[in-house]
Amino acid sequence: MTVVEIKSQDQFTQLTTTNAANKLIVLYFKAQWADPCKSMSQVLEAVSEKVRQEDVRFLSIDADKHPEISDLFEIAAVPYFVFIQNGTIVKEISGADPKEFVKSLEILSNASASLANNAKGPKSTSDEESSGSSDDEEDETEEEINARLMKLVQAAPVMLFMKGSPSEPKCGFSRQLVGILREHQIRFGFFDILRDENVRQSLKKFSDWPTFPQLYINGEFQGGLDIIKESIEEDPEYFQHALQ
Ligand SMILES: N[C@@H](CCC(=O)N[C@@H](CS)C(=O)NCC(=O)O)C(=O)O
Repeated sequence: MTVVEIKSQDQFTQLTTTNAANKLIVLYFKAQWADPCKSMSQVLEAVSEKVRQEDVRFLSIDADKHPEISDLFEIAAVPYFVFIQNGTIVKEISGADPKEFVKSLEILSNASASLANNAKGPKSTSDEESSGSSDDEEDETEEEINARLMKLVQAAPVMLFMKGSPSEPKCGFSRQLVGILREHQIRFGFFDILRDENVRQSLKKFSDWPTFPQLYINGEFQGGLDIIKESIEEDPEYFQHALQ
């Protein structure tokens, strides 16, 4: 069985965290009453046979049976696909679009395979107090971490580097910026810097900015919370303009 049918939130948490580093995780939200899900379920089964299981993990979620998971991803329609790489949402597809789905899967699963060969996964801890960096991270050269950061800041058009996750921010500043993005209905990918001490410290140099949250749009550093607030005050259409 290559597509795993999610039965509980615990199982979902386990499958999205355990051995997930450098794997592409594809979440497929569906509902029994939605006809387009029938064809997309078949597409998913077929393509899941063709990709290497060590590169991609497919999870199928009945949005009606698991509202707690659908709410986490703010699913308002089905079918809906969420692609996750190293704790970051890198792509979302709303609706039944097999072509778009297959294309995204090809691009992202290749990226996962090469990441698995080259890079290290994020640390599994999300504990704010944990400060030690692992041996693996110490091995990463400056060149390697910069290459990884370059990819990360471009992982989604809007990338938020924050403490914790949007559903569980671990700092008030990060929480506020998530609130602002949601208020402006901006879709964003995120990276929990508490899970990777090397990213946490190196991104400060990379962005030339000492704190988190940090927001990137189209690969360009925008600022922290105060800067984003000021930018919106100056230009209420700030996000639309920055995203152009
Ligand atoms: N005024 C700042 C607030 C952010 C801030 O002070 N963040 C601190 C505490 S959460 C931080 O990231 N410190 C560095 C670190 O924890 O590595 C902003 O506009 O973003």
